Amino acid sequence: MAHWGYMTTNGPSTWGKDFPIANGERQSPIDIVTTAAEYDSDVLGSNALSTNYTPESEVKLVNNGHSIMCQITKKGVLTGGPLGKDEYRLEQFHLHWGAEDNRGSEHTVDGKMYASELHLVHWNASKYSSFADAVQKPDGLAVLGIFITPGVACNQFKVISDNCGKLKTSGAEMTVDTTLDPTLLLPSNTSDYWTYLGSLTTPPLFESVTWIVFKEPVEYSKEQLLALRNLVDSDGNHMQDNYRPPAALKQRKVKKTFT
Ligand SMILES: NS(=O)(=O)c1c(F)c(F)c(-n2cc(CC3CCCCC3)nn2)c(F)c1F
Ligand SMILES: [Zn+2]
Repeated sequence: MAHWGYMTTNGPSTWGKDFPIANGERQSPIDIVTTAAEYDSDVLGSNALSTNYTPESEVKLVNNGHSIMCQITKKGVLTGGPLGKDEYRLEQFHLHWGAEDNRGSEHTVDGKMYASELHLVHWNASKYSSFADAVQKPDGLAVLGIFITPGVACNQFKVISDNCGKLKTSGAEMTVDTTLDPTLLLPSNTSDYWTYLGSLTTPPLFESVTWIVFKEPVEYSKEQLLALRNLVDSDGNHMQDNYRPPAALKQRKVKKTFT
């Protein structure tokens, strides 16, 4: 089996061969049609989304061949909003981006694509014993999606963008002796978001993700975006355009917490 990727020969349009769930009922990403999203006050009212992350004392970075990932070792928690009382533990974060600023995000907003999208992946620690146990359960994962747009540099992201050069090849790993507070990777407004039931956006495409996509984008500098584009994937090509295009919404509703 040719390893999946984002090239013509192994990209998203071919994933259905090895991962039939690619054409499933709750696939991600999706195009968020803002006028069709339903305002849901009880998602907002009852208990607001809340994050309680512990800063990482060192930063473990991995080039896993299709993204750059930061493995989390501290016990950060996400709860509230569509997650109710369940506590979801932060496992890792990673990104998707384009070869140019006009593309790169996975979710789109009324067809608009952002330059990149940051994903903070959490698993339901209230119900399951590990990420591997939760990853295939319908309420197993929660991912925060943050749109990235070119602008001023994001200081908290510097530890990643400054080290991409040392993570060039697939499989490369490194530990940076510096702290990182995942809270500082979030937009300032974390009250306004869209939420819907979806999936992993890469194989194995498990339909186990409650998606929470923030309305407010975060700015990264041109240099920070360029650092991502200089990474090398498992085929030795520049890691660029590592995003899955939107999948069909099918029988789903997108909820929003703002009017
Ligand atoms: N874009 S996304 O939807 O936020 C997203 C995620 F949420 C993920 F959890 C993963 N993921 C994939 C594995 C390998 C496991 C290998 C063993 C089987 C389960 C998956 N670990 N984490 C992932 F790659 C990804 F892209
Ligand atoms: Zn992702």
